[in-house]
Amino acid sequence: MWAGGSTSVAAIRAEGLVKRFGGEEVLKGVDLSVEEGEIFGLIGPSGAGKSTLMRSLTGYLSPTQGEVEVLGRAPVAFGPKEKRRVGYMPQGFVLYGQLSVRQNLNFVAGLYGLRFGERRRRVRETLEFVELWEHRRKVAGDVSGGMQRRLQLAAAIVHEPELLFVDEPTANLDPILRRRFWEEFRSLRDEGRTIFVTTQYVGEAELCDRVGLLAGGSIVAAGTPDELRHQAFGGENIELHVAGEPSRLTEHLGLLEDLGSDVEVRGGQNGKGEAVSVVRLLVDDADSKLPEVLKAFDWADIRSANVPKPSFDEVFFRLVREQ
Ligand SMILES: Nc1ncnc2c1ncn2[C@@H]1O[C@H](COP(=O)(O)OP(=O)(O)OP(=O)(O)O)[C@@H](O)[C@H]1O
Repeated sequence: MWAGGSTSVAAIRAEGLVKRFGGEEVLKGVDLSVEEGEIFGLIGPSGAGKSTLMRSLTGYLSPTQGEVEVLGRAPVAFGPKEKRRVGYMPQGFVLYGQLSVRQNLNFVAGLYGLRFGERRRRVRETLEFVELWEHRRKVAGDVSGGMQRRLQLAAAIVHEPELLFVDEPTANLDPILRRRFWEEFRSLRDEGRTIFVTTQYVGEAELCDRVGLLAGGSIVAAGTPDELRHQAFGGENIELHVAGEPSRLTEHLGLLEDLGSDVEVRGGQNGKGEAVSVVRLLVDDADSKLPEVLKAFDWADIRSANVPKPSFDEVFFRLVREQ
């Protein structure tokens, strides 16, 4: 157990994880905790060391320094029993191109020690889950790139692991297929499984329960997507569209400044060409502050009030820039 750790169950913990390749220190002291039953997304600039971190967590690489615990044990010391509890989908296609889709999966299921009856059942269930059952007789090397990725996912989950590592599963896939992958991850998570996923599509961070940002060799921010957004912008925005020119608001600005920091008012027009003032203010918690803001404007003709969410691309950009 880890000194000072929380009482909730952690599927993954890393403390002070350092990984060096020759003279290059890629991971410079990663601290990380992933709880059971969550989708944890690891994002970071290209070359930040995401794959290196994932390989260290799956036991393919041993840490130069620091500690890693996966399902309560160091992954480099995993025996067959622990290996069966974990699934790993690497970046490239590492199956047998000359075997059929089903033969590949059957082979992998055998490696995990699934016996004949169970193997048959799981191969079918898994191919149905990733929607490849009707393509089961096709030669794996000949199917589309998207199908190969789904077969690779099938190979990582055929033995029903409780913890799944997936390295850039949606790289170079079309948006429809990317969405399907995320639906599959969520349905695996809803069954109680833990998923650790890296992605180059920063927007996909939104689909994770928690996100870690790896930059400069360590985790520089971790939390729910909303927590990271809050960290990047120092709060949340409320935006009001009020009828009339901004000059009409001047005498009320003091009141607004009491409600939130960073108040911005600009003029604009609505779709009918009428003058509107766009008021934007930064608050700590937009949902709880909105009623007060609306009350402060009860004299005005409010055309709309909303809580705009900046895209995760902006969040990512700001957090990385701060480093
Ligand atoms: N086995 C290795 N030997 C030497 N250097 C390595 C090895 N594996 C990774 N590196 C180096 O570690 C750094 C991080 O690579 P890594 O693949 O972990 O980054 P990444 O964040 O996954 O990048 P990308 O998003 O582009 O896939 C790179 O400079 C890479 O050259």
